[in-house]
Amino acid sequence: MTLTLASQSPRRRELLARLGLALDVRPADVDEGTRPGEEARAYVLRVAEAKARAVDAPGVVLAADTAVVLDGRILGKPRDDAEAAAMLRALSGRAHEVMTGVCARGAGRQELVAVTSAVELAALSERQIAWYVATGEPRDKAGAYAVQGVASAFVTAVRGSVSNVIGLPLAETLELLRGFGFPLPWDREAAG
Ligand SMILES: Cc1cn([C@H]2C[C@H](O)[C@@H](COP(=O)(O)OP(=O)(O)OP(=O)(O)O)O2)c(=O)[nH]c1=O
Repeated sequence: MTLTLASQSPRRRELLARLGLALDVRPADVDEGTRPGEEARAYVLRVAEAKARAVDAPGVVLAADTAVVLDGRILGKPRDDAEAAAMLRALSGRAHEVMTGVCARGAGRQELVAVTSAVELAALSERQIAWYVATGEPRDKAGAYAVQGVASAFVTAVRGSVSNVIGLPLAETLELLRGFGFPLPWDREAAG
């Protein structure tokens, strides 16, 4: 059975490839706009499902969507540097949630899971924000920061799945894939 990752995110591919999972990658271009009154969990699950549906491939198609949630407000990827700075100002010195929806589709069925982690950022000065935005790192990241990047200098706490914050909650995703009959790396070892 083949696994296709419907994603243009190099992070998602790397998280899975590091575990030795063989996969094809096909970008899924979908509208990531929020709907009025839509809750974060419903949003990330809806967009993850739309991404998985957008790719037609045999076997199983896997897709995910990650959002930063501050006081119930959904922060996606910043449109430009000014919006990145505004997001970082809003997140400065606060705790927020990072939520990823994961969708696996194939063999006539579909499974969805949403995972939430809690992250705290230090209070950021305007100088720190300007410096961080100039690194370019915020550009393609939900909430305008990357915990796996130099933003680790500003992250004071992460509670819950770290891979979830980076874009794909691995433990939960592997559980989904196992349900579709994919042998996990350690199962293959055991089988010799
Ligand atoms: C909060 C946070 C987000 N991110 C990234 C993960 C996601 O790639 C991105 C959120 O955007 P997404 O829309 O979830 O994903 P994407 O557009 O990068 O890729 P695709 O839709 O093709 O799968 O933010 C980090 O890498 N580190 C972090 O700490």
